[in-house]
Amino acid sequence: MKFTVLTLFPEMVDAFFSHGMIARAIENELVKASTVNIRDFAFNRHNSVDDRPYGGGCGMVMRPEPLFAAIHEAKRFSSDSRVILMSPQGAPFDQARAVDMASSSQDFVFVCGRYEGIDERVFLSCVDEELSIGDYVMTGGELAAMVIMDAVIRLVPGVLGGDASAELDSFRNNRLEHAHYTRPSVYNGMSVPDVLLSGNHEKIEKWRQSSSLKRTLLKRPDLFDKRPFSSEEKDILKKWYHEMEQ
Ligand SMILES: CC(C)(C)c1cccc(C(=O)NCC2(NC(=O)c3cccc4nocc34)CCCCC2)c1
Repeated sequence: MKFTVLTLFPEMVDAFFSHGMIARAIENELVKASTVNIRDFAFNRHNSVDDRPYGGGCGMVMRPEPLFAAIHEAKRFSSDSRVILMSPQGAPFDQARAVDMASSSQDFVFVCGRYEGIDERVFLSCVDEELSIGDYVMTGGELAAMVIMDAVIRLVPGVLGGDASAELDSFRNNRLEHAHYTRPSVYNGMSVPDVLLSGNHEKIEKWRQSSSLKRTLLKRPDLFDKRPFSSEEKDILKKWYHEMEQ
């Protein structure tokens, strides 16, 4: 799987490729990743990548020629690639989509807008799909590309150590993490729940399921729409209900 990011600020994305699990995945050749500077394809007099909008109005629009040339250059190195525009009009990116993309056989070419956006003719003729990371106004699409690559690359087989398969299990997804503790066992007068020091793995797993269920209920009840209560979760809820009824 290969990611090529088309951007006016390649240094931003190259920095993302150079740290942590992402850098290791690239070093271990589990994924290929590169950036293309759109400005390198601005073959006009002033190397300009933007121009004033037809119809007037404020702001600038990204010119079609440099984008068109950069996309075609990016596609040259891959037999089957999907051109995705990072865009506020895009389909909402979520974990399910990350799981799909991580198992895709296609390469990805991510296009990052700047200014007021890209010329519509590039969208109409080159873009296969639009993705959005959320409803807020940003200055460019680069952070969206990095968010999406972060979520997808960690799911590529071999990137996550341990029981990576659990990550792909949508059953496990859509719940918040249980509380995490590490040494020291007492910090600022606060101690770690005894069960976590007990070594009783069945009780520890139960405590963790309960912690995850409690936090999801309190902080993100909407996640239950994506994946209803499991039978184990229902048992925990019944237990809580009877305890509260006492
Ligand atoms: C209604 C809403 C969403 C608030 C909105 C409405 C109108 C404009 C924007 C906006 O931000 N325009 C600027 C722009 N944003 C993005 O690229 C972008 C934004 C958000 C999530 C994204 N995911 O990928 C890319 C994303 C970067 C510069 C080039 C033009 C696009 C936002």
